[in-house]
Amino acid sequence: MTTQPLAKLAVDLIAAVGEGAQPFDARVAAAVRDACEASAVGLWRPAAPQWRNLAGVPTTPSEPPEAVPEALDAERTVEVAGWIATPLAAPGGPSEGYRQPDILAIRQPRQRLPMADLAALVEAARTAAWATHHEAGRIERLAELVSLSLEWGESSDTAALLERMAEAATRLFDCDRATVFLWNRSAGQLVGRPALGMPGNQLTVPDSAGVVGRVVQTGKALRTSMRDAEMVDRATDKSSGYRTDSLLCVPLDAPGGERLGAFELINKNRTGEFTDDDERGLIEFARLAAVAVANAQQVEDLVWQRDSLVEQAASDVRMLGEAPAIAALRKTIQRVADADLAVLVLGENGTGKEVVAQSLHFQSRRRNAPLLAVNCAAIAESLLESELFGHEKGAFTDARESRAGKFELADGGTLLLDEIGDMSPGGQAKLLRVLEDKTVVRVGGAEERKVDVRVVAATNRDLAERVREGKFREDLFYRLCVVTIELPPLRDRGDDVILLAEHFLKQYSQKRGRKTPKLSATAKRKLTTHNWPGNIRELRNLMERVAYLTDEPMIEADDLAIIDRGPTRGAGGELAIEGELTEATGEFQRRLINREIERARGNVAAAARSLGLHRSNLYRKMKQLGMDTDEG
Ligand SMILES: Nc1ncnc2c1ncn2[C@@H]1O[C@H](COP(=O)(O)OP(=O)(O)OP(=O)(O)O)[C@@H](O)[C@H]1O
Repeated sequence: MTTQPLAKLAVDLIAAVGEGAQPFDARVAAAVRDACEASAVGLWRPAAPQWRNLAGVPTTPSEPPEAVPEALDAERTVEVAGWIATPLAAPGGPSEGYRQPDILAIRQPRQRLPMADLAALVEAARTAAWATHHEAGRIERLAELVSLSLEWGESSDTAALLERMAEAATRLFDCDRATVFLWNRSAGQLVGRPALGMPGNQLTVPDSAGVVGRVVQTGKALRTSMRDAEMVDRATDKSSGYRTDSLLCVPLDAPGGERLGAFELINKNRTGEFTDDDERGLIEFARLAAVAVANAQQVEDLVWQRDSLVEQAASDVRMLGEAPAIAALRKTIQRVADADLAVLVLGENGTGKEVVAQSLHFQSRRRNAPLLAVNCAAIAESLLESELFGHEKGAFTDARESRAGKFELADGGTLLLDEIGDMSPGGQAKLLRVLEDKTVVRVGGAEERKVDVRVVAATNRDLAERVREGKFREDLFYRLCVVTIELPPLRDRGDDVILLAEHFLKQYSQKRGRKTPKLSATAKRKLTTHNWPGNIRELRNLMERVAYLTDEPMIEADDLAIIDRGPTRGAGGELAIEGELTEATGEFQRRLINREIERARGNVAAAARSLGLHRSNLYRKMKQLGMDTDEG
């Protein structure tokens, strides 16, 4: 009589097993109700001090009928007030540890089935469902681990990485909390993150005590449950207001063997105990986690080093000066630094055009990327294109290797194109294309490479005039001068001369290890009345000499006599050239040519350009003036 409903129950339960474990208990309850033709079936778990209703058809309350606690106490089937309740052995086998039985209760069954057989069927089905779920969970865990480790590989923020790992571990191992401890050996401490309920989400414990301390010292995994809870350091629970019932902790070892710390899981959900399987799984998990942590720490170290270098470089860049023009300029720089607009910096030699480019770079989001500079006048015309855009192997006779140009090297950063007014028409055309398309093609190559570079162009020439003369492309000019910053010459900066002089004097005195001397009133007067053809660079060089060549605590006007000997220019400047007009003109030309060659760092072609001469004309002129030329 009863075989048929039992067989049907078995079939129903097997069908439910294949459908996954989550709604499984609900399927069990429904199958039992059908088999017994009962008015209700419920499944309860003793979760002292209360009960938890695992499933019920129709819905049953969390507070069970009286038969349920009685069945638990009696450890057998009982019948009370229309309910038949029976304890069910826990699925999962011995490694899951001890747990009180769940109780199955049936109300008013019209079909009376032998409860022992019915319970055995339900237990078998629940164990099968648990095993299926468990195996699927293991596979899912491995698959997720692989994808997680790929994601972790890209992380450079250790704290965020640890939090993501902990979040993944609580999910994969079905527990309440996870913490990754990093070992600070020199401090004898383990620093755990995340640590819910702790200030800063961080927990510091000594490396000599507690479960985690033992794990890092021995390198062995540790597992505790409610039964051996004395191993748990209760001080931590006390400060976090959280109770640790079960705990699994494994070492975090880098691939090279270095122990980075430990990985800890707290309070296993559902069963309340971590298993052998959890332990094996967490060891696998920690192996991948350790690789990611070691990488992130290395990247973090490098980022820290880079940031402090950038910080250092940025703090060295200071646009000093209180002249209104300089104060306004500092504001403009601040305003446009992050706007990524092309900036054209105009000013005589040595007025600080490079300082402007540096200030723009370090105040922009590009500050961690490179800042490169190319002096377009100092590089022979034939090489400038390769310098800026790179070249492919064999592009020209000397191109033995492929090389990236400055645009590629400055990707993400800033490129200062100094002396832009001296760029050849071919270079100008190519530069315009790069600025418009944001791609470079290396000389002799075909591949277009995307570049993200902010260009700051600088020149000491009147670029608008060069455009009018047809020597500079108008379209390029407008591309470059979205923002124009004009640097006043030093002679127009009033008392800034003194401010800058004192700054340089201090800088070089410190370098030399001497006390910074003071400038006498006459020395100051001499500085403010000098014409400064070489601008701030000239002033800086003078202060360098003074710091090294004098030992006096006070700098007098006589100590600055050297500035009288340099070439002068402009109205009001003292003429340092003596003699008759022809001879003086010759001397002036010789000095001017020498200065331009020096500025172009020996590049005669560039010097010729800045003097407005063709290279061969310059050579002719130099010979005429009795100057040395390398040309035969
Ligand atoms: N306002 C300033 N405050 C402090 N130092 C400055 C200032 N302006 C320029 N300098 C210093 O003066 C020197 C010359 O400046 P910089 O090289 O920027 O001039 P430049 O206009 O680019 O020269 P060039 O036209 O020859 O390339 C550098 O040592 C720079 O640090």
